[in-house]
Amino acid sequence: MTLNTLPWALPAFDAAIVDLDGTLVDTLGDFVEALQRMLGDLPSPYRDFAVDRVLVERLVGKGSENLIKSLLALVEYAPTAMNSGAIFDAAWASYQRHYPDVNGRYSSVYPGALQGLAQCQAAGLRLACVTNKPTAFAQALLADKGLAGFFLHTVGGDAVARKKPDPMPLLHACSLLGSSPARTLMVGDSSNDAQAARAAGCPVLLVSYGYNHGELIHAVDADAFVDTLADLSWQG
Ligand SMILES: O=C(O)COP(=O)(O)O
Ligand SMILES: [Mg+2]
Repeated sequence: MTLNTLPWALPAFDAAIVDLDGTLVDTLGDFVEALQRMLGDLPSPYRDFAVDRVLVERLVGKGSENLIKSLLALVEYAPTAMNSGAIFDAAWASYQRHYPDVNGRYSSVYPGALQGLAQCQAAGLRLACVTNKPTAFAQALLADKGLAGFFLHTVGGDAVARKKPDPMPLLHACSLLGSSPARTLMVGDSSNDAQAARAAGCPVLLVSYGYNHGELIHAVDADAFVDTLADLSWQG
């Protein structure tokens, strides 16, 4: 998509809310590694299951708890000595232990993401990162990738009572940023982001390269799509 096909220019907004996984940083490698280490701490058949990027791309997006539960459900047909509640508790504790060591080591900032953020900042937009990733993991990742300085606030999946696609984290971010939803652009990569934005009343732009639960992103109800965040422009 070229600059001119965007329905607005950045000065149409006072603020922007930007998603993290699949929008700013390709984190599939971090998830694969953390989940594989987690499974390695569990009994058979969990420890024998191989995780890959394609699988994680399909499962990621609704927070860590959902990711772990969905993965465990894929192997739960096999008999195990532990019940599924105990397996989840062990998996959760293991994932929390491993993720900080993995965070940022197997992931990379998408081409154009830094430029897009810089253009938003230059246009005077106040920026918040709203992600379903736990806040501590999100802050550490943003810092590791040199992106933390762009954001006034980071609202993680554990920051408010409900996660995207609920509008609650977006409305919370709008209030932290002091901006009205109608003048706050949501930038994301999945139907979670778009549904949350619609429900909050924020215009929504989706990137075409992220993770959308294994489904086509262009089928999602959004105001615009871009192939790179560098397409975000000060001029219309
Ligand atoms: O951790 C997740 O489930 C996805 O996080 P996101 O909201 O940054 O895409
Ligand atoms: Mg995302």
